[in-house]
This record gives sequence, structure tokens and C-alpha cells, in this order.
Amino acid sequence: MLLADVVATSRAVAATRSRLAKVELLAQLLRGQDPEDVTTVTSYLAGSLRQRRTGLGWRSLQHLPSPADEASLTVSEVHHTFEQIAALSGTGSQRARADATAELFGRATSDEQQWLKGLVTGEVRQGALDSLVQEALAVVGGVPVAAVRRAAMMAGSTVDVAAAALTGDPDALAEFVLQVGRPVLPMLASSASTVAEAMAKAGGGTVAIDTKLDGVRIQVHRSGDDVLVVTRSLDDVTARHPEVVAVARALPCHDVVLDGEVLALGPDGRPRPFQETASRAASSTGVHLTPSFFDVLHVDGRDLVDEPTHVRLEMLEALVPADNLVPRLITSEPVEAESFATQVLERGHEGVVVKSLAAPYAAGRRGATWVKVKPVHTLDLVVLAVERGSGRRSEWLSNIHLGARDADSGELVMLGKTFKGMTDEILRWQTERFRELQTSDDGHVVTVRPEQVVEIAFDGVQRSTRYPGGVALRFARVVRYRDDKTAAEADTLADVRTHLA
Ligand SMILES: Nc1ncnc2c1ncn2[C@@H]1O[C@H](COP(=O)(O)OP(=O)(O)OP(=O)(O)O)[C@@H](O)[C@H]1O
Repeated sequence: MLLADVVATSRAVAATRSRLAKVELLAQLLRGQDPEDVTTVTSYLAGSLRQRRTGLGWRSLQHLPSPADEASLTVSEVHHTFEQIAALSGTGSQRARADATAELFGRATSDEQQWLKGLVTGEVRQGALDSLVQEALAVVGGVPVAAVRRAAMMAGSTVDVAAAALTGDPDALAEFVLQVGRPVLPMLASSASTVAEAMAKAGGGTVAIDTKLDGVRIQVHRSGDDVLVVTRSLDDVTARHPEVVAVARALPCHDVVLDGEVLALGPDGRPRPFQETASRAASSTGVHLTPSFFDVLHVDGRDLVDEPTHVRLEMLEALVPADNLVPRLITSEPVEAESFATQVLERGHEGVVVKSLAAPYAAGRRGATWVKVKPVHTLDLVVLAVERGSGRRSEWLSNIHLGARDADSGELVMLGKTFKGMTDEILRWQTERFRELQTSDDGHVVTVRPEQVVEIAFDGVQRSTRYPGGVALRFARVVRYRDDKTAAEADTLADVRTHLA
């Protein structure tokens, strides 16, 4: 398969509005191709190389050789070159890496060079494409999309199941079962503006009203004394969470997979400011973190993923001590649910997650079986640039430029700027972070690679001719930086527009 075809398809998909047409374009690309190439392309379309580390960064791609006139690079040549680059180590590896990169880029057309550069630096990470690629794999393999999704959830990625999907054999996909110790893609929530609306969305009847804890998502796997803790993005953070490991080891079972949130609590049981949880989760500080679990996917040889929520919750409550359970109310009464939600907010938590009791555990944000309700609306936006501070902030990078992706064009569109809500700790952190991501500095504005996601509170969204998206945020302020989301998972321009007054 030619790399040029992948580049052209990725551009065409970005330029097409219709979901069906996008899936068809992807299916055309994947049909009849070698499974190894399909695996590589599945990874590339989601915006990642297959190698975890290549030692290549933005700086090593600053000066590219002149491009080739004609497209000749194949996907497999590209993959093997990165494979070789990733394997380099020791003396002379820097030189060898630069030579291999120059050779690869010298064989790429100008279009391919830009695309490959985005791939290597992670700029084109398009998580949103993942579910379209799953659909395309189902079409090409002639297997149900549900089977592809389920296998991807169990494997922790679509890339790992692409080849199996192409065999057209549902049994090949069914082989991806939950394995204790292998992270599973997490279930996500949709949102509603009131508890009653969320209850209706979750199917009505009796539902669970979960406290929405404002911490950091964790998935915990235990087998005997071995414990693995991963984040929402499935990164291994076991070493940073000794408290979680201790709680998991103390449970009366041998094998277990749990889903939950970890956060810093004060002596009164109220949550501490999120920054304390975040900084402790990033490096060891004196803060104690408490895990609170809200779901269980496996206990001692029994997979629970397909069990309805009420069964999973019964198992969870039988296994985990009350102090490590997310407080919840089971009810069918909107009035009771509202009053529980009010108490949750009074206790300093973020909101509630309404959960259908009949639904199985399913990765992603599909359907409406988990519906979150938060009174304070925030948007997850991408930082495009940052201005040097002045006065008290002259040592720091301060005013950040905020962007959201226009899902139609794939472009990031600026929505406004803010220097509000930043503590000294945030200023220090962001100065260092944006220097790392810097692509240019005109003495005032430092442009950065659009990779850092920031959670922004705002008072409203208004129409504006000032910014290209036609909207601007009123009183935007920083709540926190989010390292557990990629730019592809940030809110889109369409999400922002839903807040228009
Ligand atoms: N009881 C709970 N049940 C499910 N998720 C919970 C619960 N308490 C806190 N959470 C958090 O809420 C998130 C669900 O919301 P969503 O899927 O929209 O993810 P998100 O974009 O990270 O959300 P947010 O920024 O609102 O936390 C989970 O990822 C988890 O971190």
C-alpha cells in the first residue's frame, strides 16, 4: 500500500461531513490490503506510530530534505524505517537516526513529508477517527461492528485487533477476551444539563445516581500480589499509587479488575482542591490519595463486562470496603435523585453520573448508559500559543491562546485567550511545558505544538467576528491542565457552539 493513498484518504475523510462517506473512504483504503499494512494504517489514522518511542521529536524534523516529486513510499517501508530508528541505541545512534530520517523524508513528497511530520510529533492524533476505522474494519471484514468494538475494548486498542477483523472470522475477534493485567478501554459518559434529563436519557426507571468525584481516573488490575494501575489513557502509573496498590492487595480475592477515581481527601472527607490530586499523581508529594471504585469488570475468573450494571455493583459492594466505594443512590424518583445530587455538591464534589442499571460495561461514549451532570460547565480546549507575561509575571509564559478543532475541516480554530485562574504553580508548570512544545517565538507570542489540553471554565459563549470560528468565550479561566486527554479528545467547535446563548 502506498503512503500517498493513506495521506489522501486521511485528507478526504477530514473534508467529508457524512459519517457514512467517511467510513466508505476508509473501507476503500483498507479493502484487499495486507493485514500487517492494515495494522500500521489503523495506527497511523489514529495519529500514532506503532513504535512507542523513536527518539525523534519536533526538533529533529525542523530541517527536512527537499521532497520527492513522485509518490513511491510504501506503508511497510515507512513502518520498517521507524522500527529501525526505534531500535537504535548507544554511540552513533543519534547520527544513524538523523541519517535514516533524512533518507525517509527525502523519499517523501511534500504532502507526505507534512503528514509524516505530524505523525511523528503527534500533531495529527485523531482519536475521533478510531470509531470510524472500527466501522470500516467491520465493513471490509464482513463482521459486526460490535464485535470489532468489543475486541478493541478488551485489547485496549483498535490497532491490535485490526488484522483479526480483516479475517472476517468472528471467532478471531472473540479471542480478545478480558485478561487480568491487560488494560481495557474505559467506558465514558455523555452529558445532560439536569438530573431529570439524565435519568430519562439513561432509559428511565430505576437508575444509579453516582457521586462524580473530581479526581483522576484509574483502572486497577490485580492478580495475587501483582497490581497494575493505569490512567484513562491506559498509561501505567502503578509506581505513583502505593495507596491504590495497598487497597487492591487487601481485597478478599485473588484476581480483580476495578474502575474508579483517585483523589486527595481532607480529614473531614471533603475533596481537596484538584491541584493537590494532580500534582501528587504526577510526582510524589506528602498528599495521601484515596481510591474510590465505581465499577468492577472481573473477579476471580468471572468476567463481569457483559453483566448488567446492577450485578456488577452488587459484586463491587461485596468486595470493596465502604471507604473505597463511590457513594451512590439507587432510585427511580427524580426528586430523590435531585436531593442526592444537591448533597453531593454540598460535600464538595463535582456532580453526579446517572447510570442505567441494565447496561453492560462498554468502552467509549456510545449510547447513554452513563450520563454526567455537572453544574459548572467547562470545556477541554487545546493551547495554540502563549504570550510572555509582564509585570509580576514577566518571568513566566502567561496568556494562553485557546482553540477547538473544527471537526469538518480538521483545523484548530482559536476561540479566545486567558491568563485567569492560574496559580503560581500552574504558571511555573505551563512555562516549562510550553517551552518544550514551542515551535516559534516572536519575542511576545510563543507558538506551540497544539498538544496540551486545558480545562476552561467560562460564563458563556457568544457570537464574535473577532475569531475565525465565529464564537468567543466570555470570562474564560483555567481550571486545570489535563494530561489524561489528547488534543483529539478535546471538545470540538460544535461542542463549544452548544453553549451559545
Ligand atoms: N462515579 C463515577 N462514575 C463514572 N465516572 C466517574 C465517576 N466519578 C468520577 N468520574 C469521572 O468522570 C469521567 C466520566 O466523564 P467523561 O467520560 O465525560 O470523561 P471526561 O471527559 O474525563 O469527563 P470530566 O472532564 O467531566 O471528568 C470518568 O472518566 C471519570 O474520570
